[in-house]
Amino acid sequence: MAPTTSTPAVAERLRITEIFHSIQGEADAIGWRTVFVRLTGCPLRCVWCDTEYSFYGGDWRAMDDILAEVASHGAKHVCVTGGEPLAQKRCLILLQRLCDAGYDVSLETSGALDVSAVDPRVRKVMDLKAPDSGESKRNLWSNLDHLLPHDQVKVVIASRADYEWARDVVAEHAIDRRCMVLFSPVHGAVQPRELAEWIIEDKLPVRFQLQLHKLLWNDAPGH
Ligand SMILES: C[S@@+](CC[C@H](N)C(=O)[O-])C[C@H]1O[C@@H](n2cnc3c(N)ncnc32)[C@H](O)[C@@H]1O
Ligand SMILES: Nc1nc2[nH]cc(C(=O)O)c2c(=O)[nH]1
Ligand code: SF4
Ligand SMILES: [Mg+2]
Repeated sequence: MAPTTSTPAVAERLRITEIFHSIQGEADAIGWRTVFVRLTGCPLRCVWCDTEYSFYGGDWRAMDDILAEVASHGAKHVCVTGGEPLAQKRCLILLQRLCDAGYDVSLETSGALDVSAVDPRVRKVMDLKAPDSGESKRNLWSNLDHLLPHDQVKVVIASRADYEWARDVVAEHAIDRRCMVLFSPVHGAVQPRELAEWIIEDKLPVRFQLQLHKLLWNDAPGH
């Protein structure tokens, strides 16, 4: 069937779980009003993932509609996340269009997929998965070569073993000299104060973060 004017060409569509307006709860833009565009689907299954609801479902949305809904919230910051946003190749087009529209754009990505084609205007917030995630074999180490000074590497820490792995990886790859490094406790698995004290004790060149949105709204989706 020939596409009618109402059905966007496939190249223009993305599978979206939710678009919501909230306070940025993570990384360098923490505290700013932000519009989140959560893409559906992820090839990984981190054992502690707090967004399993984004693995399936979602709606096919036209790029223009996504841009219009983002604009309706009147926020400067936009965070493209998921699920794993880069699992949809057309996410690269969305990122470019958001940058062209003048937004301050961040991308939350697992670091398991190649980030080299991401628009350099985007602030990449790239996870390195520690062993207790169950997905540390998926870390694509070549991605470290594509980090820009405004990017951030985040390690989510679920135990002392994860902390020691992260501490050693940051030192071995001198990641703190490439960009900002964030250590973030797995909500409910390790005491935030413990992680903070480990960082102080070892005088690490990393930035401690707590998921601010969970303090404000618990683990509710869409916040
Ligand atoms: C839901 S993921 C989506 C983006 C991408 N798939 C990734 O893993 O980076 C967004 C961020 O939330 C973090 N995250 C997921 N579950 C978490 C949890 N239970 N505690 C702390 N951070 C968590 C991820 O590590 C990632 O940094
Ligand atoms: N408020 C809020 N801030 C966030 N920063 C990164 C998020 C994510 O799920 O990627 C997120 C989220 O889910 N909510
Ligand atoms: S990569 Fe991100 S979305 Fe996928 S399972 Fe891990 S934390 Fe969840
Ligand atoms: Mg989240």
